[in-house]
Amino acid sequence: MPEPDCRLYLITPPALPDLPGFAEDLARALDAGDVAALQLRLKGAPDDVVLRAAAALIPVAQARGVVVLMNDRMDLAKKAGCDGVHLGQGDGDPVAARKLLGAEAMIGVTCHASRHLAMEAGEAGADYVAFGAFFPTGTKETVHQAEPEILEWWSEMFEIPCVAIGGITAANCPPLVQAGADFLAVVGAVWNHPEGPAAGVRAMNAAIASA
Ligand SMILES: Cc1ncc(COP(=O)(O)OP(=O)(O)O)c(N)n1
Ligand SMILES: Cc1ncsc1CCOP(=O)(O)O
Ligand SMILES: [Mg+2]
Repeated sequence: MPEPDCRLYLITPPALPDLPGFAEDLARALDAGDVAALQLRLKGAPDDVVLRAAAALIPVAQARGVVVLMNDRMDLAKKAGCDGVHLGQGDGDPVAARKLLGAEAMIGVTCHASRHLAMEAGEAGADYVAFGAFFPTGTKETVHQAEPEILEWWSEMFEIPCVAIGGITAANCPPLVQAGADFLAVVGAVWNHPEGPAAGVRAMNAAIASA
């Protein structure tokens, strides 16, 4: 099957109290449809917990052709053998991440709702720029609100892929797909789906395909 123009980018829940159970849920979710990337985002967890989670989850994702990015920490991305890192504005320099992780690594940068930050990230060698939050979210306290126009502008101006994030669901995602988002990054839409994560992936895939 050809890859769709817009793909799902899955982010882990912020804590994984049952790691073996989560690894099984993840396998089922990834087997349910198209997922391009998985971000390990275990906010506030000690390094050894993050590394244990990475060791359990990276093989599950990579065996299914899903690239794995570490959130925030380029050093842990390297230690854990991730395919890349996602850096927020306070999480370090994409140039330093490239130096540490190498030319093949995938480096993403949070750009909130800022064209300036996105151009800066592009110049620093980011492989994607992430805009958001597009919708209210219970997953993270957010201060920046993005509009679909920024996706339209970015994709008309630049080749570097853009990611949309923040409160995205199967119901509200069509305008983001139509505006040119290359990836939709979600937590709740998959992990909190009432019929389970596999149903969440199927619902997001279907909504993207029919947008
Ligand atoms: C794909 C993607 N986009 C944005 C973020 C947010 O990163 P950041 O602003 O550093 O916030 P935290 O995720 O660290 O709380 C992301 N993680 N992934
Ligand atoms: C990490 C992050 N960055 C901006 S919004 C957000 C949370 C995304 O989670 P959800 O898809 O549940 O809104
Ligand atoms: Mg961060």
